[in-house]
Amino acid sequence: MTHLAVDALTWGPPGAAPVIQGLSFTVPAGVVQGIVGPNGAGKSTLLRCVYRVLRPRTGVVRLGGRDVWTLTPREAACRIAAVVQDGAAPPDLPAREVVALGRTPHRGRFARSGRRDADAIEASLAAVDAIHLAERPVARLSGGERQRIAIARALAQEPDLLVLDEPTNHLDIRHQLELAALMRRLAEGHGKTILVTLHDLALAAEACDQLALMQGGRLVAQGTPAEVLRPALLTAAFGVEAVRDDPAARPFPYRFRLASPIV
Ligand SMILES: Nc1ncnc2c1ncn2[C@@H]1O[C@H](COP(=O)(O)OP(=O)(O)OP(=O)(O)O)[C@@H](O)[C@H]1O
Repeated sequence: MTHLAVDALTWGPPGAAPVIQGLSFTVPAGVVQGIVGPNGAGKSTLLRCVYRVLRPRTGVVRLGGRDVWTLTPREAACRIAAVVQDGAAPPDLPAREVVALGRTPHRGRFARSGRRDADAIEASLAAVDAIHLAERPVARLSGGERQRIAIARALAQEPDLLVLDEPTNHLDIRHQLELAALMRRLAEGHGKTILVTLHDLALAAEACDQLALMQGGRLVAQGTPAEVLRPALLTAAFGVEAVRDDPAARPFPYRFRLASPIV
């Protein structure tokens, strides 16, 4: 069981002010940790530090007690998988081959793929409802289909820690809900640690065990969804007013309007 610990993490570009500052939180194995906050709060930057694209200026990110920067690239690739918004051109490969790339760190340099790899690839495609897309070139899939293949590739890595940056972008409502259920299954059923940024607060409330609210590069609240998604905190962070709607009908009983109307 592998927990994630972010300890006094600060990062900024060389010679400039920090983009994220003094972040500390822990995520036990088997927990879905959501990160919410307004645009520019530093959520993706935090994730980049966790999946080792950005080296912290100060502070440390530990996985299972070990500083992630002490892992070899192959160890890191076996233990951490990330689905990010990189905007890169999609590979001109069939979806199954893209998902198979997730197995690379588990194989020896010249080893051929075996039964275990094939099973992991099929299970990953099935988990995102993409078996029927397996033979199609990824470059010709829709945005949401491509996103599901990217998630399947990360699942095929069989990581301890799954990092997802806005994974519901492009997904229709059914696939959003399925992704929420998948995150739960991975956490509860398989003891994975999941770190996910979400803009949809209602989905965050349903999908996550713990939430951290970021604003201006700092953590301004952390706890259960009920503790973090409080109207006063949301007004301070997002500049919106949370209005109680129909408590009987809604698990997250708010709708939003701008606190200061745009003139
Ligand atoms: N490499 C960098 N150099 C300089 N500034 C950066 C760099 N990366 C991010 N920033 C700045 O840090 C701030 C936080 O960016 P980040 O992408 O982490 O925000 P975010 O919370 O993920 O936002 P969004 O919700 O819009 O995706 C932004 O103002 C961004 O311009």
